[in-house]
Amino acid sequence: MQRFEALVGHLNLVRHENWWFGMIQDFFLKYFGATVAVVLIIEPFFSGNLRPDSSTLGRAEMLSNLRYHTSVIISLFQSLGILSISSRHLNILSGYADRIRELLDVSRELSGIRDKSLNHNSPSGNYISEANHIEFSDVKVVTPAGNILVNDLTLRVETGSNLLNTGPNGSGKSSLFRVLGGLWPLVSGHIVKPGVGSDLNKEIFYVPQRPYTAVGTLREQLIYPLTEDQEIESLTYDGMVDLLKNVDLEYLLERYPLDKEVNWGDELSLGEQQRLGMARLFYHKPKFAILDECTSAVTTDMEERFCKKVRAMGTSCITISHRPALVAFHDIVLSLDGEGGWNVQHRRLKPFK
Ligand SMILES: Nc1ncnc2c1ncn2[C@@H]1O[C@H](COP(=O)(O)OP(=O)(O)OP(=O)(O)O)[C@@H](O)[C@H]1O
Repeated sequence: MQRFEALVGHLNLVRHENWWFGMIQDFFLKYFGATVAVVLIIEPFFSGNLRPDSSTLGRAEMLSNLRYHTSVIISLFQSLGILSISSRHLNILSGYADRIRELLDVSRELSGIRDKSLNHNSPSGNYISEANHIEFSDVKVVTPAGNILVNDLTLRVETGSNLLNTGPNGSGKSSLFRVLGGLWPLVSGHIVKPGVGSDLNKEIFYVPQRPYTAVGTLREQLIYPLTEDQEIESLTYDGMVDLLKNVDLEYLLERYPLDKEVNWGDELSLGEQQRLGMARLFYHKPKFAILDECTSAVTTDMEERFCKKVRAMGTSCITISHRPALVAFHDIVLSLDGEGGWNVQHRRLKPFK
């Protein structure tokens, strides 16, 4: 409370100082130059000390000189005013630079934690190793604040299997895959997954509820997170049409010229952004796809078509969802209770018509 009061006091002081500084500055910038110009030049002219002399300067020329000198004096004062506030701009810039330095420090720290969690021979015996399937053995999911979300989870997902992860809000459904992706450290147990040490999207592709949409061309959106120079096989125009047809977005090709840079996050609805995220999945064709409520804003018909297509592509889905209709597409159902408990059910999948 004492600190809060000190903060409020400090903010009031800053506001008070800013107000005075702003007043003086505005006066200096806007009025002082003009006033000085009037006093120095116009006043002698009107008081009769400056008379146009037909032998030297004509009346018109004298008035034009007067205007010129007045504007020079006003500009001079404006420039002095700008110089006086440059220290404020430098302070703002140094604040931004400080924040960026902090961000870099934190990301360096986080990558240190990540490297530790990827250490295969960690002394605590927790490690992540390479395989063709995903397996959690006695894995604890713990938040950075130290709360245990899932206790000693043991679960295996073979390639070709599909896992549905359900549970109440905040039960740790997404957090389990933060640990799998190395965003959160593995504090206990053992994880087996494909693509250890490589980028997550190569073998395990994550599709969030709101896909990241950078400003760029439609093609760049489809190949994200790869960039054009990282592509193994260049995505052709026909390839783009096929990908977009899968998710009923082919009209985007007519709406936006191929080389047009668009802020997709502003121009597309959430449902369209989610369908763009699905199209990306069809481009990358990963072994496993983590679908984190990525169909929440599309129609159930589109959702069903999407699940069938992903299965036909040979990608195993790990779906985080509350929709009961999705159970039909998954042969393993993991239910989290939000108190650390979990339950796994194996089901027989019906072949699709
Ligand atoms: N960076 C963080 N630091 C501390 N706690 C966090 C952090 N991220 C998430 N949590 C907490 O972890 C818990 C689980 O979050 P998570 O996102 O896994 O839930 P979820 O089951 O996916 O929920 P929802 O159904 O709402 O998407 C939540 O209580 C959340 O507040």
